[in-house]
Amino acid sequence: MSDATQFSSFRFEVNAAVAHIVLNRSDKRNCLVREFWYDLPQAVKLAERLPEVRCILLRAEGKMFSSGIDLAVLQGLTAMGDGLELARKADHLRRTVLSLQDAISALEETRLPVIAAIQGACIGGALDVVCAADIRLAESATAFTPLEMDFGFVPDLGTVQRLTANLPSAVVADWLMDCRTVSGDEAKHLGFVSRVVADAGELESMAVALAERIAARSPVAIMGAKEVMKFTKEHGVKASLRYTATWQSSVFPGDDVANCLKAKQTGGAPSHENMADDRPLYGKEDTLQQ
Ligand SMILES: CC(C)(COP(=O)([O-])OP(=O)(O)OC[C@H]1O[C@@H](n2cnc3c(N)ncnc32)[C@H](O)[C@@H]1OP(=O)(O)O)[C@@H](O)C(=O)NCCC(=O)NCCSC(=O)/C=C/C[N+](C)(C)C
Repeated sequence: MSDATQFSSFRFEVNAAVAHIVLNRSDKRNCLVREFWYDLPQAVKLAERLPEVRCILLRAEGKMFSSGIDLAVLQGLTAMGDGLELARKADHLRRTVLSLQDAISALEETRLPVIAAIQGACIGGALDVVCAADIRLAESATAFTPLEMDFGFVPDLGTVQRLTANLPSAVVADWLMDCRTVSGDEAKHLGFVSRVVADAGELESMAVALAERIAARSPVAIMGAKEVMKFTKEHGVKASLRYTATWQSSVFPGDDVANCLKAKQTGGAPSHENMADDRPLYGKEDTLQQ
Protein backbone atom coordinates (compact mmCIF):
# COMPACT_ATOMS: atom_id res chain seq x y z
CA MET A 1 0.00 0.00 0.00
CA SER A 2 1.19 3.50 -0.71
CA ASP A 3 0.85 6.18 1.94
CA ALA A 4 -0.57 9.15 0.05
CA THR A 5 -0.65 11.57 2.94
CA GLN A 6 -0.87 11.90 6.69
CA PHE A 7 -4.05 12.59 8.61
CA SER A 8 -3.87 12.65 12.38
CA SER A 9 -7.24 11.01 13.06
CA PHE A 10 -6.99 8.02 10.68
CA ARG A 11 -4.71 6.29 8.20
CA PHE A 12 -5.18 7.13 4.53
CA GLU A 13 -3.67 4.82 1.95
CA VAL A 14 -4.24 3.94 -1.67
CA ASN A 15 -4.08 0.43 -3.03
CA ALA A 16 -5.43 -1.04 -6.28
CA ALA A 17 -7.42 2.12 -7.10
CA VAL A 18 -9.07 2.11 -3.65
CA ALA A 19 -8.52 4.90 -1.10
CA HIS A 20 -8.65 3.29 2.34
CA ILE A 21 -9.68 5.52 5.25
CA VAL A 22 -8.84 3.42 8.30
CA LEU A 23 -9.85 4.44 11.83
CA ASN A 24 -6.80 3.38 13.81
CA ARG A 25 -7.32 4.45 17.42
CA SER A 26 -8.65 1.13 18.60
CA ASP A 27 -7.29 1.72 22.13
CA LYS A 28 -9.90 4.51 22.33
CA ARG A 29 -12.46 2.43 20.46
CA ASN A 30 -11.94 4.60 17.38
CA CYS A 31 -13.92 7.44 18.89
CA LEU A 32 -14.34 10.36 16.49
CA VAL A 33 -11.91 12.97 17.75
CA ARG A 34 -11.98 16.69 16.98
CA GLU A 35 -9.51 16.34 14.06
CA PHE A 36 -11.65 13.63 12.43
CA TRP A 37 -14.32 16.16 11.52
CA TYR A 38 -11.77 18.24 9.64
CA ASP A 39 -9.81 15.30 8.20
CA LEU A 40 -12.76 13.38 6.74
CA PRO A 41 -13.79 15.88 4.04
CA GLN A 42 -10.12 16.60 3.30
CA ALA A 43 -9.47 12.88 2.74
CA VAL A 44 -12.48 12.65 0.44
CA LYS A 45 -11.21 15.65 -1.56
CA LEU A 46 -7.76 14.08 -1.75
CA ALA A 47 -9.22 10.78 -3.00
CA GLU A 48 -11.11 12.72 -5.69
CA ARG A 49 -7.93 14.50 -6.76
CA LEU A 50 -5.83 11.35 -7.09
CA PRO A 51 -6.44 10.16 -10.67
CA GLU A 52 -5.88 6.47 -9.84
CA VAL A 53 -8.58 6.38 -7.13
CA ARG A 54 -11.96 4.92 -8.14
CA CYS A 55 -13.51 3.94 -4.81
CA ILE A 56 -13.29 4.88 -1.11
CA LEU A 57 -13.32 2.19 1.58
CA LEU A 58 -14.00 3.35 5.14
CA ARG A 59 -12.98 0.73 7.70
CA ALA A 60 -11.54 0.41 11.18
CA GLU A 61 -8.91 -1.51 13.09
CA GLY A 62 -9.69 -3.34 16.33
CA LYS A 63 -12.74 -4.89 17.87
CA MET A 64 -15.20 -2.14 16.98
CA PHE A 65 -15.76 0.26 14.12
CA SER A 66 -16.30 3.28 16.38
CA SER A 67 -17.75 4.28 19.75
CA GLY A 68 -19.02 7.55 18.27
CA ILE A 69 -18.08 11.09 18.97
CA ASP A 70 -15.18 11.67 21.37
CA LEU A 71 -16.80 12.37 24.73
CA ALA A 72 -14.43 15.32 25.16
CA VAL A 73 -15.87 16.83 21.95
CA LEU A 74 -19.38 16.13 23.21
CA GLN A 75 -18.62 17.85 26.50
CA GLY A 76 -17.12 20.79 24.59
CA LEU A 77 -20.31 21.05 22.57
CA THR A 78 -22.60 21.10 25.57
CA ALA A 79 -20.42 23.70 27.28
CA MET A 80 -20.05 25.69 24.06
CA GLY A 81 -20.89 29.33 24.44
CA ASP A 82 -21.35 29.06 28.21
CA GLY A 83 -21.65 32.55 29.59
CA LEU A 84 -23.22 33.84 26.40
CA GLU A 85 -26.86 34.76 26.23
CA LEU A 86 -29.07 31.84 25.18
CA ALA A 87 -29.60 32.94 21.57
CA ARG A 88 -25.86 33.34 20.90
CA LYS A 89 -25.07 30.02 22.57
CA ALA A 90 -27.69 28.35 20.36
CA ASP A 91 -26.26 30.01 17.25
CA HIS A 92 -22.75 28.80 18.15
CA LEU A 93 -23.97 25.25 18.59
CA ARG A 94 -26.06 25.31 15.44
CA ARG A 95 -23.08 26.37 13.33
CA THR A 96 -20.89 23.64 14.83
CA VAL A 97 -23.49 20.93 14.22
CA LEU A 98 -23.85 22.17 10.61
CA SER A 99 -20.11 21.86 10.07
CA LEU A 100 -20.07 18.28 11.46
CA GLN A 101 -23.00 17.46 9.18
CA ASP A 102 -21.08 18.85 6.22
CA ALA A 103 -18.06 16.71 7.08
CA ILE A 104 -20.20 13.57 6.87
CA SER A 105 -22.08 14.73 3.76
CA ALA A 106 -18.75 14.75 1.89
CA LEU A 107 -19.12 10.95 1.71
CA GLU A 108 -22.53 11.25 0.08
CA GLU A 109 -21.59 14.13 -2.19
CA THR A 110 -18.39 12.71 -3.65
CA ARG A 111 -18.71 11.27 -7.15
CA LEU A 112 -16.64 8.28 -5.92
CA PRO A 113 -18.48 5.23 -4.54
CA VAL A 114 -18.05 4.86 -0.77
CA ILE A 115 -18.12 1.51 1.04
CA ALA A 116 -18.18 1.21 4.85
CA ALA A 117 -17.04 -2.03 6.53
CA ILE A 118 -18.42 -2.10 10.06
CA GLN A 119 -17.40 -4.55 12.78
CA GLY A 120 -18.14 -4.84 16.49
CA ALA A 121 -20.07 -1.68 17.27
CA CYS A 122 -21.11 1.48 15.52
CA ILE A 123 -22.40 4.01 18.02
CA GLY A 124 -23.91 7.50 17.88
CA GLY A 125 -21.93 9.76 15.55
CA ALA A 126 -20.36 6.71 13.87
CA LEU A 127 -23.84 5.61 12.82
CA ASP A 128 -24.32 9.08 11.32
CA VAL A 129 -21.10 8.56 9.36
CA VAL A 130 -21.90 5.13 7.90
CA CYS A 131 -25.42 6.26 6.96
CA ALA A 132 -23.75 8.49 4.34
CA ALA A 133 -21.89 5.60 2.66
CA ASP A 134 -23.23 4.08 -0.55
CA ILE A 135 -22.70 0.49 0.58
CA ARG A 136 -22.56 -0.87 4.14
CA LEU A 137 -21.06 -4.28 4.95
CA ALA A 138 -21.05 -5.66 8.48
CA GLU A 139 -20.16 -8.46 10.80
CA SER A 140 -23.33 -10.39 11.86
CA ALA A 141 -22.88 -9.35 15.47
CA THR A 142 -22.13 -5.65 14.87
CA ALA A 143 -24.15 -3.46 17.25
CA PHE A 144 -25.65 -0.40 15.56
CA THR A 145 -26.75 1.95 18.37
CA PRO A 146 -28.13 5.51 18.08
CA LEU A 147 -26.90 6.31 21.58
CA GLU A 148 -27.65 10.04 21.37
CA MET A 149 -31.21 9.27 22.45
CA ASP A 150 -29.81 8.20 25.85
CA PHE A 151 -28.10 11.59 26.19
CA GLY A 152 -31.38 13.39 25.69
CA PHE A 153 -30.90 14.58 22.14
CA VAL A 154 -31.91 13.47 18.69
CA PRO A 155 -29.11 12.15 16.43
CA ASP A 156 -28.25 15.36 14.61
CA LEU A 157 -25.64 14.41 12.02
CA GLY A 158 -27.72 12.56 9.45
CA THR A 159 -28.88 9.24 10.94
CA VAL A 160 -32.51 10.34 11.26
CA GLN A 161 -32.65 11.86 7.78
CA ARG A 162 -30.83 9.09 5.93
CA LEU A 163 -32.63 6.26 7.72
CA THR A 164 -35.96 7.98 7.08
CA ALA A 165 -35.09 8.36 3.40
CA ASN A 166 -34.24 4.68 3.08
CA LEU A 167 -36.29 2.59 5.54
CA PRO A 168 -39.97 2.40 6.53
CA SER A 169 -40.78 5.05 9.12
CA ALA A 170 -42.07 2.58 11.73
CA VAL A 171 -38.75 0.72 11.57
CA VAL A 172 -36.81 3.97 12.02
CA ALA A 173 -39.04 5.22 14.86
CA ASP A 174 -38.77 1.88 16.66
CA TRP A 175 -34.96 1.85 16.26
CA LEU A 176 -34.48 5.44 17.42
CA MET A 177 -37.17 5.89 20.04
CA ASP A 178 -36.34 2.67 21.84
CA CYS A 179 -32.61 3.53 21.41
CA ARG A 180 -32.32 -0.03 20.21
CA THR A 181 -29.17 -1.87 19.29
CA VAL A 182 -29.74 -3.38 15.87
CA SER A 183 -27.41 -6.28 15.05
CA GLY A 184 -25.63 -6.73 11.74
CA ASP A 185 -28.00 -9.59 10.93
CA GLU A 186 -31.06 -7.46 11.66
CA ALA A 187 -29.56 -4.55 9.73
CA LYS A 188 -29.16 -6.86 6.75
CA HIS A 189 -32.77 -7.98 7.11
CA LEU A 190 -33.87 -4.31 7.17
CA GLY A 191 -31.77 -3.54 4.10
CA PHE A 192 -29.52 -1.11 5.99
CA VAL A 193 -26.47 -3.24 5.23
CA SER A 194 -26.16 -5.19 2.01
CA ARG A 195 -23.93 -8.09 3.13
CA VAL A 196 -22.97 -9.63 6.47
CA VAL A 197 -20.23 -12.09 7.36
CA ALA A 198 -19.57 -14.11 10.48
CA ASP A 199 -16.32 -12.50 11.60
CA ALA A 200 -14.26 -9.33 11.32
CA GLY A 201 -11.36 -10.94 9.41
CA GLU A 202 -13.74 -12.08 6.72
CA LEU A 203 -15.35 -8.63 6.71
CA GLU A 204 -12.11 -6.91 5.77
CA SER A 205 -11.31 -9.30 2.94
CA MET A 206 -14.87 -9.12 1.60
CA ALA A 207 -14.84 -5.31 1.75
CA VAL A 208 -11.45 -4.99 0.06
CA ALA A 209 -12.46 -7.45 -2.68
CA LEU A 210 -15.74 -5.61 -3.33
CA ALA A 211 -14.02 -2.20 -3.37
CA GLU A 212 -11.41 -3.47 -5.83
CA ARG A 213 -14.06 -5.00 -8.10
CA ILE A 214 -16.02 -1.74 -8.16
CA ALA A 215 -12.82 0.24 -8.71
CA ALA A 216 -11.99 -1.91 -11.74
CA ARG A 217 -15.34 -1.19 -13.42
CA SER A 218 -16.13 1.74 -15.68
CA PRO A 219 -15.91 4.86 -13.48
CA VAL A 220 -18.39 6.54 -15.79
CA ALA A 221 -20.98 3.84 -15.09
CA ILE A 222 -20.25 3.69 -11.35
CA MET A 223 -20.41 7.46 -10.89
CA GLY A 224 -23.49 7.53 -13.11
CA ALA A 225 -25.25 4.97 -10.89
CA LYS A 226 -24.44 7.00 -7.76
CA GLU A 227 -25.50 10.27 -9.35
CA VAL A 228 -28.75 8.93 -10.81
CA MET A 229 -29.71 7.17 -7.55
CA LYS A 230 -29.17 10.45 -5.68
CA PHE A 231 -31.16 12.39 -8.26
CA THR A 232 -34.03 9.88 -8.06
CA LYS A 233 -34.25 10.23 -4.27
CA GLU A 234 -34.28 14.01 -4.54
CA HIS A 235 -36.58 14.45 -7.53
CA GLY A 236 -38.56 11.24 -8.07
CA VAL A 237 -38.72 8.66 -10.86
CA LYS A 238 -40.19 10.79 -13.65
CA ALA A 239 -37.68 13.64 -13.46
CA SER A 240 -34.88 11.14 -13.00
CA LEU A 241 -35.78 9.23 -16.16
CA ARG A 242 -35.42 12.47 -18.12
CA TYR A 243 -32.18 13.26 -16.32
CA THR A 244 -30.82 9.80 -17.12
CA ALA A 245 -31.50 10.36 -20.82
CA THR A 246 -29.47 13.59 -20.67
CA TRP A 247 -26.71 11.95 -18.64
CA GLN A 248 -26.51 8.97 -20.96
CA SER A 249 -26.37 11.12 -24.07
CA SER A 250 -23.38 12.98 -22.68
CA VAL A 251 -21.60 9.75 -21.71
CA PHE A 252 -22.19 7.64 -24.83
CA PRO A 253 -19.93 9.64 -27.11
CA GLY A 254 -17.07 9.24 -24.61
CA ASP A 255 -14.11 6.85 -24.85
CA ASP A 256 -15.12 4.85 -21.79
CA VAL A 257 -18.22 3.33 -23.36
CA ALA A 258 -16.33 2.66 -26.61
CA ASN A 259 -13.53 0.92 -24.66
CA CYS A 260 -16.05 -1.25 -22.77
CA LEU A 261 -17.83 -2.28 -25.98
CA LYS A 262 -14.55 -3.10 -27.68
CA ALA A 263 -13.43 -5.19 -24.71
CA LYS A 264 -16.74 -7.13 -24.72
CA GLN A 265 -16.20 -7.93 -28.40
CA THR A 266 -12.57 -8.96 -28.05
CA GLY A 267 -12.89 -10.62 -24.65
CA GLY A 268 -10.19 -8.37 -23.14
CA ALA A 269 -10.29 -6.10 -20.11
CA PRO A 270 -11.43 -2.53 -20.89
CA SER A 271 -9.20 0.41 -20.08
CA HIS A 272 -11.09 3.14 -18.28
CA GLU A 273 -10.69 6.86 -18.24
CA ASN A 274 -11.53 8.88 -15.21
CA MET A 275 -14.39 11.29 -15.50
CA ALA A 276 -13.12 14.85 -15.31
CA ASP A 277 -14.26 16.80 -12.24
CA ASP A 278 -15.33 19.73 -14.32
CA ARG A 279 -17.84 17.93 -16.52
CA PRO A 280 -21.07 19.85 -16.97
CA LEU A 281 -24.14 19.10 -14.86
CA TYR A 282 -25.52 16.77 -17.51
CA GLY A 283 -28.46 19.03 -18.04
CA LYS A 284 -29.64 18.63 -14.44
CA GLU A 285 -31.10 22.12 -14.38
CA ASP A 286 -32.69 21.75 -17.83
CA THR A 287 -34.25 18.47 -16.73
CA LEU A 288 -35.74 20.05 -13.64
CA GLN A 289 -37.21 22.91 -15.60
CA GLN A 290 -39.07 20.62 -18.03
C1 LIG B 1 -19.14 0.39 25.17
C2 LIG B 1 -17.88 1.15 24.77
C3 LIG B 1 -18.02 1.74 23.39
C4 LIG B 1 -16.69 0.15 24.69
O1 LIG B 1 -16.45 -0.44 25.94
P1 LIG B 1 -15.08 -1.24 26.15
O2 LIG B 1 -15.18 -1.89 27.49
O3 LIG B 1 -14.79 -2.09 24.98
O4 LIG B 1 -13.94 -0.12 26.16
P2 LIG B 1 -13.67 0.99 27.28
O5 LIG B 1 -14.92 1.62 27.72
O6 LIG B 1 -12.76 0.45 28.30
O7 LIG B 1 -12.89 2.09 26.39
C5 LIG B 1 -11.52 1.95 26.06
C6 LIG B 1 -10.92 3.33 26.05
O8 LIG B 1 -11.53 4.10 25.05
C7 LIG B 1 -12.10 5.29 25.59
N1 LIG B 1 -13.33 5.61 24.85
C8 LIG B 1 -14.26 4.76 24.37
N2 LIG B 1 -15.23 5.42 23.73
C9 LIG B 1 -14.93 6.75 23.82
C10 LIG B 1 -15.55 7.94 23.36
N3 LIG B 1 -16.70 7.92 22.65
N4 LIG B 1 -14.95 9.11 23.61
C11 LIG B 1 -13.78 9.16 24.29
N5 LIG B 1 -13.13 8.06 24.75
C12 LIG B 1 -13.70 6.87 24.52
C13 LIG B 1 -12.39 4.94 27.04
O9 LIG B 1 -12.48 6.10 27.81
C14 LIG B 1 -11.16 4.08 27.35
O10 LIG B 1 -10.05 4.97 27.53
P3 LIG B 1 -8.94 4.65 28.66
O11 LIG B 1 -8.33 3.34 28.23
O12 LIG B 1 -9.68 4.55 29.94
O13 LIG B 1 -8.00 5.80 28.57
C15 LIG B 1 -17.57 2.23 25.80
O14 LIG B 1 -16.28 2.70 25.61
C16 LIG B 1 -18.52 3.41 25.70
O15 LIG B 1 -19.66 3.33 26.14
N6 LIG B 1 -18.05 4.53 25.13
C17 LIG B 1 -18.78 5.78 25.05
C18 LIG B 1 -19.81 5.74 23.92
C19 LIG B 1 -20.50 7.09 23.77
O16 LIG B 1 -21.11 7.59 24.67
N7 LIG B 1 -20.39 7.70 22.56
C20 LIG B 1 -20.95 9.00 22.27
C21 LIG B 1 -22.39 8.89 21.71
S1 LIG B 1 -23.11 10.42 21.18
C22 LIG B 1 -22.46 10.66 19.59
O17 LIG B 1 -21.67 9.90 19.15
C23 LIG B 1 -22.88 11.78 18.71
C24 LIG B 1 -23.30 12.97 19.06
C25 LIG B 1 -23.65 13.99 18.03
N8 LIG B 1 -23.76 15.37 18.52
C26 LIG B 1 -22.76 15.58 19.56
C27 LIG B 1 -23.37 16.34 17.52
C28 LIG B 1 -24.99 15.66 19.18
